[in-house]
Amino acid sequence: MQPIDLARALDLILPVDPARLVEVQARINRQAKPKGSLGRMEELARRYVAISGREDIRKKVIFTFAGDHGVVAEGVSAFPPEVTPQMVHNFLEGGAAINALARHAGAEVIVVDMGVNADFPPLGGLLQKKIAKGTANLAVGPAMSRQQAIQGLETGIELAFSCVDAGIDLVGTGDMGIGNTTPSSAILAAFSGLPVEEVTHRGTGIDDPALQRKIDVIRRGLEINRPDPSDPVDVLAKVGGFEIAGIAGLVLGCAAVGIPVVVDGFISTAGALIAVELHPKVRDYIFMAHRSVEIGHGHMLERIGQKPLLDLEMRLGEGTGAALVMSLIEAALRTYREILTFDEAGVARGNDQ
Ligand SMILES: O=C(O)c1ccc[n+]([C@@H]2O[C@H](COP(=O)([O-])O)[C@@H](O)[C@H]2O)c1
Ligand SMILES: Cc1cc2nc[nH]c2cc1C
Repeated sequence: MQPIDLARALDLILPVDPARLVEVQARINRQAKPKGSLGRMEELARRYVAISGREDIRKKVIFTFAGDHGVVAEGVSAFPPEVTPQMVHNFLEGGAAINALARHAGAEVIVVDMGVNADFPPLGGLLQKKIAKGTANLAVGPAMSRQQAIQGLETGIELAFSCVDAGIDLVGTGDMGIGNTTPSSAILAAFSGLPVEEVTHRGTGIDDPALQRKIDVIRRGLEINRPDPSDPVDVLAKVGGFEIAGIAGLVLGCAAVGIPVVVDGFISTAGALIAVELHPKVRDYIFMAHRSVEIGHGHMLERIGQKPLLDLEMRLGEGTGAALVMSLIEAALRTYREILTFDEAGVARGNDQ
């Protein structure tokens, strides 16, 4: 297949047909239950069916994008950077939280090396898409070049396009990268203009002095790099990360090919935010899995304009929230397919029907 570039993918994104959404909801309203009584489960079914044109899911895949971050030199994480490649091995061996939850959801996990600071031999379940062995330190200069940011976006776009022929009807995003809550907060601060201390939190569990350091580092990064909020590729390049670029591209690519995409926690949402800032209609294709503990997450969700489905006080990433919500979407589709109408079930209608 011809590689799809960013401009072409952006051109392909269409709004989800509002008439189709109304049609699907009308069928839900004929089902033998008080109108609206399945709450947001109805929204899941309505949006999934209208986006995909399907009433079931053949295959589900979670792409867990991994990358390292030069900014860890500033002491912004509770864990050492070696954990990134170690967790990649753990994912591939099936021993991480995402593997357990993906098995529960019946989803495949594909790990994408976007920029881990380690060499991997060819390994089953690992896609080698390394742009560089970690970003540069965003506190002293741009995290990556504009060219690298576009390469990362186009890698994610290509993955979304590859899902079409593979019969993948639902995609989930995930991330792994020690230090990556720092670029995620920086991206949000760049777009929103919010004070850095209002969008910066504890990531893997840093203490108060480290949190203060992290806030200072992000302030410095924004001051030195001056990312242009009207140019999302510039924001991604200057204060982003390679795995965030891959996630942004995947979300954008799913919108271009019409595959519903479940977006995980704080880092995945930073990627989704880049995609939505590149094209506002991307939001139509996004299911926001959950509300992360990270304090900036609510601001990101507001900018994207999609409400999270769950609040389980999670802050792990990897795609764990996405895996949980895949099961919910599947349950919603079962209700859509299987609940009889008032007429079929011989049940009397109420006043609102
Ligand atoms: O997804 C989230 O909401 C989330 C919130 C906090 C931390 N994480 C994970 O923790 C790592 C980043 O944390 P940190 O403290 O190293 O910036 C990275 O591997 C993320 O997947 C993930
Ligand atoms: C062990 C560990 C697992 C993770 N998974 C996602 N981020 C992570 C960070 C750490 C430290």
